[in-house]
Amino acid sequence: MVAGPTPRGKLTGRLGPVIVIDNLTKRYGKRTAVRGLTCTVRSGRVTGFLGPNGAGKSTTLRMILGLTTPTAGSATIDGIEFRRLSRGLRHVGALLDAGDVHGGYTAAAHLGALARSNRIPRTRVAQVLREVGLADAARRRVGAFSLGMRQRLGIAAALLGDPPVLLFDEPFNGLDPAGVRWVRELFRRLAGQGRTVFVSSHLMSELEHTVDHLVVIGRGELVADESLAAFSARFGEEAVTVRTPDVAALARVLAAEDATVTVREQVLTVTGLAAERIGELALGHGILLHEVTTRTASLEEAFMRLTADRVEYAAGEVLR
Ligand SMILES: Nc1ncnc2c1ncn2[C@@H]1O[C@H](COP(=O)(O)OP(=O)(O)OP(=O)(O)O)[C@@H](O)[C@H]1O
Repeated sequence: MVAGPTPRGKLTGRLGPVIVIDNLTKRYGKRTAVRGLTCTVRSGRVTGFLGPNGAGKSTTLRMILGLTTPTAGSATIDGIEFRRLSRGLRHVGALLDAGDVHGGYTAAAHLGALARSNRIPRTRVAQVLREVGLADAARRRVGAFSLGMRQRLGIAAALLGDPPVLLFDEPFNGLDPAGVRWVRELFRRLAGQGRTVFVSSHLMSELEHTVDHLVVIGRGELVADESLAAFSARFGEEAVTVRTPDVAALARVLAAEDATVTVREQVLTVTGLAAERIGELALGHGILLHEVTTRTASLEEAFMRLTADRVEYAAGEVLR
């Protein structure tokens, strides 16, 4: 059965699998962008889709929307491939690339054209422009919009058909702190109305205050698929920040003890080893320490550790 959109804010109360990704794979020549990805994105909650740059998030979202053809596997929405869904934007709204709008159109004309081609009432245009805070910019050309305004316009387009399923690719890009807060609240509200909200980001910090559930990928493969609470319980362990003039030597010593050591801007973040033991080891090897501080590891650090060996381009270095 297909869950149909009902009047605004009143969706069918049905909960259950909505987007089902089954063994989804995409190869571009020798490069595998997405490899055997299997997960389910459920309704009534915000699901974060997290992965480093190049992990395959956009490719996956494009396959869900039928814009990219999978090499193998499938992605369905309520059991049906997107291209076979007849209601288009009225069933699934998506923000993929906020820059992908003709700069010569006004915001209202752009949304008006989308409304026409998807048989959405024209009255929705003014409503969504108000909802995203662009009412005053309705008659301005999109070419003159800031990145943040383009993101808002992209979100307006996703909301236009009042769809029960919403996909957002990196929606926080270019937004100022007030914009980020607004998007977070919007996502929570949409999920609270029973919609399925799937949001990609390469930064845990953007998602950790917004999502109920996390799907984490690295190099196209599933790394974690669990509630934010379960992820936090699993990874919110103690971490020790260490400053030393001899970063390389200490990192080697600690890694030999089976600690996980991340080196970033000459600061070591160590998990799996207590501060006392780090001090003893440093002393034993004649390594001077400038700072040893214990704190709870951030989820961002957990995400970085989890995907460290699956990052295409890394600035920091992780030793194990
Ligand atoms: N059309 C294409 N042709 C060839 N390779 C591609 C194509 N689209 C994506 N890729 C490659 O597939 C991999 C995954 O890219 P994708 O854009 O899906 O990642 P992403 O997680 O969305 O990254 P980002 O956060 O940087 O946007 C990358 O290595 C990318 O270079």
